[in-house]
Amino acid sequence: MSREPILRLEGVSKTFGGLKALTDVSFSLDEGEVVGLIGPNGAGKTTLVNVVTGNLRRSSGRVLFESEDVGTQKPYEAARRGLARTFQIVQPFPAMTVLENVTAGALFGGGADSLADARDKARESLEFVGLAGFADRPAANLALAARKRLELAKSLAMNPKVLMLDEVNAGLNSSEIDGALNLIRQIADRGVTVLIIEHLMKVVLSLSKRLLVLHHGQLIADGPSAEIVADERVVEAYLGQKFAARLKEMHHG
Ligand SMILES: Nc1ncnc2c1ncn2[C@@H]1O[C@H](COP(=O)(O)OP(=O)(O)OP(=O)(O)O)[C@@H](O)[C@H]1O
Repeated sequence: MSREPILRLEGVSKTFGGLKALTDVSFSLDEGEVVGLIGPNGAGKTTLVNVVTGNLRRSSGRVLFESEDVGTQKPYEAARRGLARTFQIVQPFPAMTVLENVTAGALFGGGADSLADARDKARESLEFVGLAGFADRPAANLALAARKRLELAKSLAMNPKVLMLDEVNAGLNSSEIDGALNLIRQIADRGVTVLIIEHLMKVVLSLSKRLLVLHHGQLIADGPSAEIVADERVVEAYLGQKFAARLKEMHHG
């Protein structure tokens, strides 16, 4: 029996004045999948996430979450449905503590019955991302890697069914990246569907068996990672010949 995809985009376009940020994008995600979304700077990746979470209104097309058309939802409605995302530029409420920031996320996501319940959920998320020891510190004092974890804790406190990660590894060193990879794997193991925007191919390939490629707002490829990285259009648009040559060496050597 085939199940309905958890998220489906049908012919989604988004224009900013004359600029076509997304053109006729269609794909779907099955529940529990971990899918990488790649493409050059300005390809429309963040715009796509913004359209799915209601931070931006699509110009045309349909966004279906659990078969329901959610194309006109507000961001808090997306969060309540279980569509959570992290932001590429992490902006915690600086004057609030780490715990308060995540509690705000839990309340935004609507899964908590009370403030105390939201705080419990927040503590649990902080524990999970390894920030429990920072709970009472002002968020403004966190270094980048910790701010990225805070961002992750905030979206996890929303109890997401689908989690969209927008460059959570950008700017991290390699041991911080290993830590983040571990966390993302654990989140996926819980059955959360993950869409991960990532420029580091090593990272994206170690997490996702399937890749989506955006180029100038168009989805130019969608399929198994191994096929996508060998696709001539993808190499040309994004990966570059050097990467393709290295990959060939890896396969043949
Ligand atoms: N609010 C906005 N108003 C006008 N143009 C926008 C807006 N948001 C994005 N754009 C434009 O839409 C295009 C797609 O941008 P987007 O940020 O989605 O790309 P991206 O693939 O996420 O890039 P990056 O990898 O650099 O984050 C770009 O040309 C960008 O300048």
